[in-house]
Amino acid sequence: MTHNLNTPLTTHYDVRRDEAGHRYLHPLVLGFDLTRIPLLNKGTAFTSEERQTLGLDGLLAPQVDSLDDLVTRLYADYTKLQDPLEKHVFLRGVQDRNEVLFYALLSRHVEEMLPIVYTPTVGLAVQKFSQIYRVPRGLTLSTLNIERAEQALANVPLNDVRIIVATDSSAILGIGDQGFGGMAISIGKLSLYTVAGGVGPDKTLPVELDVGTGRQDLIDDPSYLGVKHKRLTGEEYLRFVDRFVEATLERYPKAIIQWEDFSRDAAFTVLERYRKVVPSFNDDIQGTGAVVLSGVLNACRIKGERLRDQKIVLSGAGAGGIGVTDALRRGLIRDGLSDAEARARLFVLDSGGLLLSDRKLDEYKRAYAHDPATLGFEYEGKAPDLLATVKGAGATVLIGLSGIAGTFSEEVVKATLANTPRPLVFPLSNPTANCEALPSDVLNWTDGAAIVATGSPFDPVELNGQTYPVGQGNNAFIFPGLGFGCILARVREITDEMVLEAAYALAAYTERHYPERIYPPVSELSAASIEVAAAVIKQALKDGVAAEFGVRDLSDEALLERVRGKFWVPKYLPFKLG
Ligand SMILES: NC(=O)c1ccc[n+]([C@@H]2O[C@H](COP(=O)([O-])OP(=O)(O)OC[C@H]3O[C@@H](n4cnc5c(N)ncnc54)[C@H](O)[C@@H]3O)[C@@H](O)[C@H]2O)c1
Ligand SMILES: O=C(O)C[C@H](O)C(=O)O
Ligand SMILES: [Mn+2]
Repeated sequence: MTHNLNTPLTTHYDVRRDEAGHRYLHPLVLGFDLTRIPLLNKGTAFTSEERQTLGLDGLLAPQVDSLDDLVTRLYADYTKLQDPLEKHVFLRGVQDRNEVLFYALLSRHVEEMLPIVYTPTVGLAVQKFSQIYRVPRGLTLSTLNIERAEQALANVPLNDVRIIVATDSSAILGIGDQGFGGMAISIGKLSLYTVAGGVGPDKTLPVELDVGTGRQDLIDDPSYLGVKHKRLTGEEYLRFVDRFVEATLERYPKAIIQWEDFSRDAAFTVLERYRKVVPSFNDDIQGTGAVVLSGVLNACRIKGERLRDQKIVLSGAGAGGIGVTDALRRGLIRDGLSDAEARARLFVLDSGGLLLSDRKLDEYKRAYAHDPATLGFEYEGKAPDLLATVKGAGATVLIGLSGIAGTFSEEVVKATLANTPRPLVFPLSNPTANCEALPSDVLNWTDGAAIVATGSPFDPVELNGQTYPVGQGNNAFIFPGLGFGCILARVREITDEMVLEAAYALAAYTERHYPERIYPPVSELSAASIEVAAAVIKQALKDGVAAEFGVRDLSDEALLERVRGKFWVPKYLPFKLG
């Protein structure tokens, strides 16, 4: 038996449900209180019968609406707003009042609203989180309550959480340490799990691990809502995260953890420390790795070349940069190269220039450092910079994960164009202001020859009478499907091979449905995620880590059908009193 996620919501307030799909509520959850529980509230869509049996008579406007009516009404209000942060606050307000309605609205307008609930506007929401904070959502563990982690988890009114997004806010997008504000990222990522990854909102839990902040301006800000002291480090930090993991395993033994926006060293340490303890993955390392591999594969297909013939330069050697390098290395090996041959095609730079074995480097960077003696080109100073590396290595692919705007200058992009008729240029840093280059500039500098993808959404570029859509190379194309597949298969562990299969599944989906593109349009997020989930389940079965979904002999189509059947869709279910 598999767990059907396409069921009524499971909360503290449910007693049981019957075959006809009625939800029976706890008799104490009645009347006014019911309208204050976002997972249960239906607003004016409570039926006349429900109003009478649930103690709501006289409390609501006389008109009985359908979910559709409510979506139409709210959308009309939404379109009157101009400012992206205002729109974000508006949608978060809907989410905090009425979650089914929020997801109905979001799924009807995914392409328009994704940039508001997610990147790039979520970056602003993170920065302003203390100011826009209204009501509680998710779980916040801080240095004030970590010793009571079990009790804190017991207070969460959800009985069956399957996916947690947890951040310590140390490296949010490209905007750095954000203290308590990082909670907005956990919330935003989980909205995608529901709208794109089919996981019911009652199965999701955003978590903020508030271990303090390195930002004195936040500590000094009277309106800042996080704990006001320096970040925990070393053993104290790990002990904090240990407490979170232990308490989570006890309360939600079926949950998967997605680590999000941990700064570089913590990202690798935390991933390795827990990946065999609890099924977990790091989105910035692994999700980004998979999404970039997928886009590069499709760009090579469009160019009529092979991955193994590319020379790849990556600017940024943090969680994203090293994660992507690792995924590309695996892709190059799958395309027939040895490990050494694959490494010889990958050139990674941090703020000090190209990673070289004679430089003093953090451990996680060492694996991709080149020996200056075998590098094959000359350079000045301690290490070549980006331009020298692009020229010296003969780069055909340029990937930006540095968080530093403008690093892909005209000179750098033109130097890449000198190596290949169609360079791949992926300025992937978020949010928009941190992007390494504007797609319109890259296309102008290369006269339309570059194949471009960005991390944040950009409008299509018009050039010489042609329209170039800009692919969104964002891990949003991977994590919802990866997590959904892991949940359905009840995996014990998330293997690197499962993540790799997610990349190939996204590439295959794109090739099949959008052969001229490197990523599908964002409107296809859920369709793409279903294929990613199916591929992940298949690989989990092969790797022997799937506790459920034990049917091995399903055809690919039957597997997809099964995954589709588990996809949670927003609708109001009839309530009865338990
Ligand atoms: N598109 C996506 O899906 C996606 C996914 C993950 C991260 N990102 C983006 O990538 C950026 C980095 O994120 P991260 O989590 O890896 O951060 P991180 O802090 O772990 O790493 C940043 C890296 O950039 C390097 N760097 C700094 N200045 C540089 C410069 N001038 N030239 C070259 N390298 C430089 C640093 O040395 C570090 O290695 C962020 O803007 C983030 O939004 C995008
Ligand atoms: O959050 C995103 O949009 C992608 C990625 O996880 C990032 O940190 O930039
Ligand atoms: Mn991230």
